[in-house]
Amino acid sequence: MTEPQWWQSAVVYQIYPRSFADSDGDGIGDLGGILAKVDHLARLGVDVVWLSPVYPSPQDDAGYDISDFQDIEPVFGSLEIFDQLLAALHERGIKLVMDLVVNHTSDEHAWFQQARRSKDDPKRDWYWWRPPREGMTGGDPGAEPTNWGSFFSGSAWEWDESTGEYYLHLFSKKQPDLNWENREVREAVYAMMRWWLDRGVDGFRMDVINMISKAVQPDGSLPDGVVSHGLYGDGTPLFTDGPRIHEYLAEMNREVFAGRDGQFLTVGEMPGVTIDEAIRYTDPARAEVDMVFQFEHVTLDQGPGGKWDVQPLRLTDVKASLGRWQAGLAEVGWNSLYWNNHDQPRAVSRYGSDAPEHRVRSAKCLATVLHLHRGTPYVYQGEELGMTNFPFGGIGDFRDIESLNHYAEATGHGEDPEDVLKALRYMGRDNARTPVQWDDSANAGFTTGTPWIAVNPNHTEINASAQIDDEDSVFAHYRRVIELRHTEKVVATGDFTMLLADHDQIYAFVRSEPGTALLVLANMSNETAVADQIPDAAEWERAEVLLTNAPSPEPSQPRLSLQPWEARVYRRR
Ligand SMILES: O=C(CO)[C@@H](O)[C@H](O)[C@H](O)CO[C@H]1O[C@H](CO)[C@@H](O)[C@H](O)[C@H]1O
Repeated sequence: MTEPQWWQSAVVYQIYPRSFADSDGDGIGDLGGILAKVDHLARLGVDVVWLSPVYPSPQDDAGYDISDFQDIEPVFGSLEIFDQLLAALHERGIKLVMDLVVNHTSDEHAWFQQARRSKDDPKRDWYWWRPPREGMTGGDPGAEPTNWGSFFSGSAWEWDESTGEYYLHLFSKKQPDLNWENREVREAVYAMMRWWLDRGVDGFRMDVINMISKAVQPDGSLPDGVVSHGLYGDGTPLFTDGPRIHEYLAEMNREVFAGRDGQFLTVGEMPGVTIDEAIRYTDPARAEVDMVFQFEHVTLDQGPGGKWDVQPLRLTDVKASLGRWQAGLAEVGWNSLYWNNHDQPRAVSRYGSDAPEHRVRSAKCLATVLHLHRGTPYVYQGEELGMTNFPFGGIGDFRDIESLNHYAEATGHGEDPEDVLKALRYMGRDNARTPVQWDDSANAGFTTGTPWIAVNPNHTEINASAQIDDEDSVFAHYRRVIELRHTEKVVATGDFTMLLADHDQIYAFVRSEPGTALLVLANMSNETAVADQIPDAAEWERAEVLLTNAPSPEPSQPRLSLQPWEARVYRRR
């Protein structure tokens, strides 16, 4: 990689506004709530906040369905409060990255309202409209222009009776896809992005940005997908990393960032992206995006049946996947590092252990392992407190459109509701969306009202106020690993070498640069383990311990023995 970039030694904190902190007692988090907690972020030591959507939205998909890109949803506040928050973060040296959701808009966005008025409307071609399948009647099952399924169950096409055509929506039917083939659409998006940069924001997290280029055929048609399982064809190969995607991202970078002063960060959320494609996206010489969110390690516990076909997670698979991406982007490109976000189950419940005897140490272990990899780490709100998945009961406990639609479709096709609920309880996105646990009071200090989704009952034990001044807390450990990236250049840019790849308990690797080497040893299991098979074990045994989450081993024990979920970082100069 060329010149070291500021974001190589930065740590990003993701805020999901609905669930962070509520300042007006309506039970929904808001910008005022974030403003009141900026010192929590400063104390943690993060460098950037990624703010999930706060724009006007009917909230069909919790804000990822935007009806106005250049304003703030009243439930979350106003542009005035937004400016106060931006100023408060900048005063503390923290940058703010907005969520850019431009693969689709809300169907209540003025653009779509216009487009659906008539086939001749100048905005019609801003979206994907197609007639029913040859010889079929619109609205009839199977008449959809392609057999693609939506990510939120059902077809990816919605029949519009008034104009006699279908429109495409890869997500909910209230999220029609924008047609990026149309230059007017692209220019409107670039103007909107410049508007936010002029307001002082520091970059964008780009929602499903590798889906904006569809494989449209010369005759304007879109091909069917292969039907392997389920009710619909798999359209993903026909809109993931599509034919013009690199052209669009290079154009966006030129039109929005080129020649603009400032230190910005852009990260593309890219389901299904490969290492080869990620290198093309993040190669600085190509000026597309700085880094991508890849999904390989968050699909390892998903069987051939997809997301809800939950399978056991094996450490060797996790290491193989993350190791591949470390090696793949070692020379060119850059990784984003994350265990969880607003779409994934809580890290400690999925990759660690949320059993009472292991939760705290495994939360710290996960932090050490992830933050010592080469890439930019992302902390999801509450992860720094060791928050866990929620003990969901029936479908009534869920709020997320993806889970609700899946439950309706699966049980509607005869699946046992209890089986469907079992998968939702483990993999459902609502696990990440329960309110942040600030203290042990009734609603965990999140709101004085009734929370839009229930607070995890374990907030009486797991909360910020119990941890903020406790040097042994998960919070304090996150502060230390974040500080390490700021103080140790080898953590930011050192080479990565995986060790013990086949060991099913220990995650071990070395970070090195001329003059310094770090060894990370982590026992990611509920049983003790000994890491004496590592190269130069004797030298490492005598090395300085830079960071640990457990008391040193008893003299009687092998020096490289590790308690369950114990993680150590050694340094050799
Ligand atoms: O949640 C997922 C799987 O359960 C992901 O596949 C998710 O659908 C995908 O990562 C895209 O997510 C993004 O776009 C969606 C549509 O905008 C929105 O619902 C997600 O919250 C957002 O992160």
